[in-house]
Amino acid sequence: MSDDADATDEDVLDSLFSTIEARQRDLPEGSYTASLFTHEKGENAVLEKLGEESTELILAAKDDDHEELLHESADFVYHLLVLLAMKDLSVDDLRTELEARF
Ligand SMILES: N=c1c2ncn([C@@H]3O[C@H](COP(=O)(O)OP(=O)(O)OP(=O)(O)O)[C@@H](O)[C@H]3O)c2ncn1[C@@H]1O[C@H](COP(=O)(O)O)[C@@H](O)[C@H]1O
Repeated sequence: MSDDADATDEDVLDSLFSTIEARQRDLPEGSYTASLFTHEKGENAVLEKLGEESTELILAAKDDDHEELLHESADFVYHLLVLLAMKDLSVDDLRTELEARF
């Protein structure tokens, strides 16, 4: 858990997204998240990670490996949130889109 956001009173997705926004703003050294925002490949860095993570997620599902499926799902969701931040979208925008489908 990061120091930037307290998940006690907040949904974990909100806390994670707040941390991602803080990394985007402050670009601290040694932060993997910050490195995605400053990568020489630009947005392709996170897009490539999403491609890799989705492949790993599919392989875990095909293997019926629940632990690995959860691990890869978390990797995918994290990188998806980084992409949303990069595109000036937020986890609330995602929530709104999902709610509109009910
Ligand atoms: N949730 C994540 C998160 N999920 C995945 N990753 C990173 O995403 C990368 C995934 O790439 P790879 O799959 O190639 O890495 P890997 O270690 O080979 O992964 P697997 O093979 O295990 O899937 C790894 O470097 C992970 O550390 C994450 N990095 C950061 N976060 C969150 O972001 C916060 C800020 O982190 P920093 O930016 O590092 O300060 C952290 O507190 C976490 O809450």
